[in-house]
Amino acid sequence: MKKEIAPETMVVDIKHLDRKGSGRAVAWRENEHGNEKKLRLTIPQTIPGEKVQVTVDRPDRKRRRAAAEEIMEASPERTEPPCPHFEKCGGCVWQHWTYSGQLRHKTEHVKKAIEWEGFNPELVHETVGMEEPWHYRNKMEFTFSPEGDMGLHEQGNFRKIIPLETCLIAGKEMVEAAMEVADWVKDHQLSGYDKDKHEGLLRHLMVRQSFATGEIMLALFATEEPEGQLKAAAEDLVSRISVKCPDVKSLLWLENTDWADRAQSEKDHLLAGRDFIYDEMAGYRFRLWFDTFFQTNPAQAEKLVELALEKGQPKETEKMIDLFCGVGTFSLPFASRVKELAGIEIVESSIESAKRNAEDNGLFNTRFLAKDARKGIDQMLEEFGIPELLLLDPPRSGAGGKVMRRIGRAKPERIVYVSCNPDSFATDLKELEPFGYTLKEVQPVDLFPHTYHVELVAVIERENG
Ligand SMILES: C[S@@+](CC[C@H](N)C(=O)[O-])C[C@H]1O[C@@H](n2cnc3c(N)ncnc32)[C@H](O)[C@@H]1O
Repeated sequence: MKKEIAPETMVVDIKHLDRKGSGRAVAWRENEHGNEKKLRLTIPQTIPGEKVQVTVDRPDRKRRRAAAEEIMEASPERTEPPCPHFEKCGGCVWQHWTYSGQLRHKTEHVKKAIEWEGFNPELVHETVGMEEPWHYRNKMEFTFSPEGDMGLHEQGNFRKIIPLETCLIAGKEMVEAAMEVADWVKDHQLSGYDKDKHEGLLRHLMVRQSFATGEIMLALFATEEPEGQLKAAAEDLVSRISVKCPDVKSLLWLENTDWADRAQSEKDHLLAGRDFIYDEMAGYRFRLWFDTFFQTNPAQAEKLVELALEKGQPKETEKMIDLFCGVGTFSLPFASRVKELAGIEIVESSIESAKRNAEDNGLFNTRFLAKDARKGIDQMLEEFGIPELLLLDPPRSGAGGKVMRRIGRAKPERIVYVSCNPDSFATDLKELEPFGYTLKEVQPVDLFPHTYHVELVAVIERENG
């Protein structure tokens, strides 16, 4: 019979963080043959430099995850997490860390990422943080448990839901509106969806709010249509929301019977209002549907747009391309400063929205192409010509070698790279080097306080004509 390995309690030093912001430590332990073996530990909610006590189950394995039972030596940057859900909730990972400590670490992360690819870390400025880093998110997605509780997932456990009581990063009115829906679910004894059995009614509640216009959207994802017995419940939701949350300008019931656990819709039912809300950023108006990508921290995103304008120096004689343009967050402010602008984006509804947003804002010097950037970039360069200025804001995975080399061959004078992942940014940057481009500066911006994410704006210029 195999020998059972007992859990072991040990004190370890947190050396650095993993990519998701958890502490990393190494312990050497003797195995049954008397040999020292390395055990790599991942310990959430710790800070480099701390000494912590953990109890590790199956310590004979090479890697284990463990919770800190006691902080034996605390970092001077440790602070009391203000949210009662913090220990368990997967929404924030760094509330135990002072905000200045988080910002310092984010700057270090960006420096290390570019240095790893051979670029000068001194080109990286200090991260631009928020004055008040709470209630900054304009979009949240809550999940229902099979019992009908609504909230965020427990950290590292996609099966467990922490019922929503408060959320310190979401907009306050969004939380109030979400709590109304949670109460309505309980009053009507509606079931939540069980992803293992693929049964139950309610899957997710997406709430989005414009901090500029005040408008709120509530989108309920359910496995059935709001008909038959559900019709009266849906009508009750409409009347409750209209009384308690007058800022809700869009109330949607979205059918999703798919096995995949994503907030997607097969059939949309508009319960009340419009199927979109209006938002504003940097003085421009945007229509947002439930599936439209829009920056989730509008205050900091506005700083990002201002930085991109300041660093990109658009001129009215110039042409410009906006790659990965979404609904036109950067396209619109740039379009009003250049002669012509072309945008590419893979999501068709975002491109439709970008076109309409340009029109709504009186901009008629734009064109938008709904295509994978890897395929669309050639077509765009052929039809539009070579721009003096190119801005790209790819997803976390980066733009990739093919797109970067195509940009390099096209030889735009200036490139503004907006990135939400310093590592893929650095890899992409490397691809431009053979084409004579030089990195001028990198400005990190904190769009996601209390999480490990960091955004940046970089300026890259062509040196040799
Ligand atoms: C970080 S977002 C930036 C969007 C926009 N610049 C903004 O600030 O709202 C990245 C965008 O790239 C789009 N995208 C992802 N993969 C793509 C691809 N292969 N080709 C073109 N667009 C893509 C996404 O749909 C998303 O809108």
